[in-house]
Amino acid sequence: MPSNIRVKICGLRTAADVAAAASAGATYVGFVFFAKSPRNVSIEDAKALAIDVPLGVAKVALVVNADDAFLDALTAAVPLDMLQLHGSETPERVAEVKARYGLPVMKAIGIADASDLPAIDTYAAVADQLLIDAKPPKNADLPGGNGLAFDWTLLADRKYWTIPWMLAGGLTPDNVAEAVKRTGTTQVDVSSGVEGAVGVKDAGLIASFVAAAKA
Ligand SMILES: O=C(O)c1ccccc1N[C@@H]1O[C@H](COP(=O)(O)O)[C@@H](O)[C@H]1O
Repeated sequence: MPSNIRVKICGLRTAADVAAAASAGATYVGFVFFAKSPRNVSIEDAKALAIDVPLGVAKVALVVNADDAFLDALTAAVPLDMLQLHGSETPERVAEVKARYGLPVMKAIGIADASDLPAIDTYAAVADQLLIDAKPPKNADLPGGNGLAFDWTLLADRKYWTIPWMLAGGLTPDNVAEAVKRTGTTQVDVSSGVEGAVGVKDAGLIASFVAAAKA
């Protein structure tokens, strides 16, 4: 019997991507607003894509250190269910974004080793959800979406924070079941692991990922 694991498919760029994620059983779909990303979409693109997202599937906008001008334009144009802050936003900025836009905020936290773990508690005090991702390599162009996993055993004793969280970073159809088992997470997020080429989603990999996560 399928489990209640919730899956977010991030970096969707086409109507076919949205259809693939929704029909596979994703709970969240993510749109990336970051110019350096191969998954970047414009506000106009996202507005059109959002229309295709079925009711019950949450639309998440991923932004990186976005200013109010950009977020004002984004939230005015696109019907969103959540904002994902994937840059170096401070806890104060997370609280400010939450208050200004009235949307749930998910803060991404990069983990490389145990010294990164205290940030989880810090942001748990202000965000609605956390995205626990691999820390990007120094000088990486992207703060996420690099297909890198971190040492999941770092989370082994820390399964329960006060707010919901998702596991991300280098997840694929082949390793997601093991990641769920090792970390105890109930939510997973993937981008490059369901692509046939960089920035190009593969409907078969999306279906396999969701099935494996829920198996
Ligand atoms: O996907 C991107 O291009 C991206 C750009 C900037 C910040 C975050 C990004 N992606 C997020 O990172 C996680 C992990 O990605 P991956 O599965 O390791 O490729 C992804 O789920 C997005 O939330």
